Amino acid sequence: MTTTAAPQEVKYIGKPGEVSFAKGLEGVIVAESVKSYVDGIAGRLIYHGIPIEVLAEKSTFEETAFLLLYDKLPTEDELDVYKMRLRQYREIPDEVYDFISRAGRRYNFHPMSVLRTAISMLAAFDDSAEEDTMIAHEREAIKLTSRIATVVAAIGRARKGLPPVHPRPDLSHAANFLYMLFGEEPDPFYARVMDVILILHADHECNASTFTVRAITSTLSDMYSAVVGGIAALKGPLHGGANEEVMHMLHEIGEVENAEAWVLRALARKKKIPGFGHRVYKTYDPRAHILKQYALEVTRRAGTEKWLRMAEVIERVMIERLGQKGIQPNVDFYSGIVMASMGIETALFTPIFAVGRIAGWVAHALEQRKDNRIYRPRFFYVGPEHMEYIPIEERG
Ligand SMILES: CC(=O)SCCNC(=O)CCNC(=O)[C@H](O)C(C)(C)COP(=O)(O)OP(=O)(O)OC[C@H]1O[C@@H](n2cnc3c(N)ncnc32)[C@H](O)[C@@H]1OP(=O)(O)O
Ligand SMILES: O=C([O-])CC(=O)C(=O)O
Repeated sequence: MTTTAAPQEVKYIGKPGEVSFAKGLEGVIVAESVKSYVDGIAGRLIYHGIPIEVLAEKSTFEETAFLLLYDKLPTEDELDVYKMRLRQYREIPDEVYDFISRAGRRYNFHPMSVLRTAISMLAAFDDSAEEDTMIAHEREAIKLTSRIATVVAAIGRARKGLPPVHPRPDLSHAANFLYMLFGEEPDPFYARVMDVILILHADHECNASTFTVRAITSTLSDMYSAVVGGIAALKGPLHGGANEEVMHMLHEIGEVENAEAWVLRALARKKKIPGFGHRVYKTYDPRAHILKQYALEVTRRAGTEKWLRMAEVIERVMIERLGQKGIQPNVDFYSGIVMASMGIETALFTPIFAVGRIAGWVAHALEQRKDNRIYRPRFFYVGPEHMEYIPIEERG
């Protein structure tokens, strides 16, 4: 290929100083939001002003999702209505169950990809999916928050060759999810653990998947499209996919006594250790503290303390080596150990993250719509200013 070198002074379109350039959009503020705030130095996370520790101790997923959607804590009546709406939307069309049972069994088709397609299919069977009013967008937000749990549970069962278990209206969102996944009513302790997992994952200001949801919404596209985009972004191992990578790493390490040498070897090879590091937190992620506490109890009950011992060695070595640099455990480090100890297979960890994060996605989509401007940043063009077009038969 022949290129004509650009004169130095016109190399960049959008010159440094004229436009701001932040690789990976680091530190760039794209919108105002009242949903959540991360103080990455203090290691603090709030949802609309309420610390995550308080929500994890006192709230439920339903109440937290309401808080994110409506920017206030519900009264008892408001919460009852919201829960009633979630319950009313739990069931999904037979066509979607059929797709899940066929696609879910294909082990090389990741559950996040099955989820992405299933959510897209839900739109095709929803006559009001394209309705463009604020009331309709709010309804789709609640519908999707509810139905994603049914889809993920059905995927989990399909992977084991089992038929779906239909939702029960009398259970909480978290308990019903575990019921649909395992086919029996969960022990209240495990239902509460799942509730807390969903609360902890519900929102995290301008993370990659929520940014994607807001960027799609900023074009005035529909709620289903935005959520499908969010799922696609969450799937990656640098984002939500890291919880699965943590479990793969623990399996590869195998035994507690191998952990230290394994991490040191990986660091020497410049490998990034999953479950560590964060764009915003330069200290311990507050959600990892909470999940570690749950991991203590859940692994004790399940007899899976070995995972926790291994994780503790990895954490110690990572903090000794990279703690000063701000590389500390993030939300994905202990969540997998908790879920694995509850009998949940690794490939479902990221889909379960989505069952929680949807609360934030739909809340942000509505917030974006209320004060919208299309997301349209620039690239820093570093290509040639001019290149001659040579006919194909003359190219060497
Ligand atoms: C729910 C979530 O999405 S939480 C994040 C989940 N992702 C992971 O756990 C994957 C592992 N972590 C990472 O890849 C990163 O820390 C990210 C993607 C989370 C953040 O990325 P960025 O903010 O772009 O940080 P970046 O990748 O530039 O890292 C900065 C430095 O820390 C190092 N570093 C960051 N994370 C890690 C890690 N997990 N292990 C080892 N070193 C790390 C990088 O190598 C880099 O070092 P350098 O300055 O010597 O080049
Ligand atoms: O905020 C981020 O960049 C990643 C994320 O979603 C989270 O930590 O929950």
